[in-house]
Amino acid sequence: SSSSSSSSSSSSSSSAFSVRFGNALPSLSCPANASQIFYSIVFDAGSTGTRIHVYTFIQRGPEGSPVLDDEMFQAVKPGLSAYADVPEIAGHTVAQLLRVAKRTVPALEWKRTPVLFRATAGLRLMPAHKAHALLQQVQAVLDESPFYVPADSVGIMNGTSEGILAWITVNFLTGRLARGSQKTAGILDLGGGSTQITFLPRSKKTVESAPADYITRLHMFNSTYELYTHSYLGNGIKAARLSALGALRSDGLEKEVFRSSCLPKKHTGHFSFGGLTYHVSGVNHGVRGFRACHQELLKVVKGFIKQPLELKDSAGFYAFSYYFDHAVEAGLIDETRGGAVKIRDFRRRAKEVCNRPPKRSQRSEFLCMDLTYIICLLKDGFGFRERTVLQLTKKMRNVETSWALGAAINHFQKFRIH
Ligand SMILES: Nc1ccn([C@@H]2O[C@H](COP(=O)(O)OP(=O)(O)O)[C@@H](O)[C@H]2O)c(=O)n1
Repeated sequence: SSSSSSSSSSSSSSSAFSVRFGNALPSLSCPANASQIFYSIVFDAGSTGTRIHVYTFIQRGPEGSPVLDDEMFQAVKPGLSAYADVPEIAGHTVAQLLRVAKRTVPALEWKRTPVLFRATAGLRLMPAHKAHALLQQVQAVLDESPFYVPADSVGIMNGTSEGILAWITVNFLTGRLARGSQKTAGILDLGGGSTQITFLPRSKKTVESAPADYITRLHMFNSTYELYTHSYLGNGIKAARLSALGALRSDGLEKEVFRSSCLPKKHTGHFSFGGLTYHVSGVNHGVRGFRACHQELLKVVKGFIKQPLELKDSAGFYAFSYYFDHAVEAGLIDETRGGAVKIRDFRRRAKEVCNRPPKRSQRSEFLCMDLTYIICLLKDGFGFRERTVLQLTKKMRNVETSWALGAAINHFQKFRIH
């Protein structure tokens, strides 16, 4: 069977992907040796924001791989789930972002430039009928647009696709895929609602001991990769905050105050996620600080996150999204350059932030909680070591590290699931 890999809104299952570069692009009449430029539009509707990516690819000759030439990117906050009760605004959000596409893609190309809209954890976590109403508004706006919107262009992406597509992005941008190299990089993605881990296991035992639906075969550039991938819904960093606060199943009650030993003692404030707002505060009596906070966050991870066999001595993972943002916030890396960070660096900073009174320069009252969650997830969850080095990146070769580029490649090359 063949269908678009990322169009399914069902939960993940063991699957195989294949991508064929070269003889694709049926709409291109490309004379030999001539370069063709083509475009691809991808919407990433995350739990904390909606983003548009407009990619420009160059196809040199009818054979061979297209080369990514440029990316235009724009993001708006909050995510669409904030408009659960006013779905028209979801349509406006998309219409507003589409202007970027109209500015970037020459009008003559609009008709054959595909648009792909995929929602992630924010919509997965919503009641299905509300998510559907939002997607209908989006579909209507895209249908009216001058771009190419085939069936299945709008939907909720499953977690398996999200992890695989981000893995493709990183390994495509570092040139590893074109070489068919089996020396690839793993990826760690931490969103608001969900978190993904994807890597190519070196040992057969890792594959054999993993749950069947954590292993996916990917065929690409004449190579086959047997990837370990899983998306944990509810383990994104904002969902983890709610879980630590004990607010997960509440619907943003007016009066109730949710407390955590991870928040500064005298702090009272608000926290909004998924369209709901919660009252939060530090603990009145009792301990605050790293140890108490760590105990709270362990509960969010233990029994939920599975440890793949071989991560203990693994190197070569790229981490992005909220891993990156919080490393910047903690002063561990430079925002423009990114960089290598050990798990023990996260721990050292978490202890400082949690055990000392908050500095006035500190932007978020949640920094102690967020850093501590990252440590719990990486160490107690996935099983990385203190000395494990992660490459933290926001952009590679000036392109956003996210699943969106992988999805663009997937979409125009008609990835297939067998
Ligand atoms: N193109 C993108 C997309 C998301 N992100 C980051 O990803 C995080 C949020 O992920 P998200 O809202 O998509 O979360 P989920 O949908 O996985 O819950 C934030 O740290 C964003 O800044 C990014 O850096 N670049």
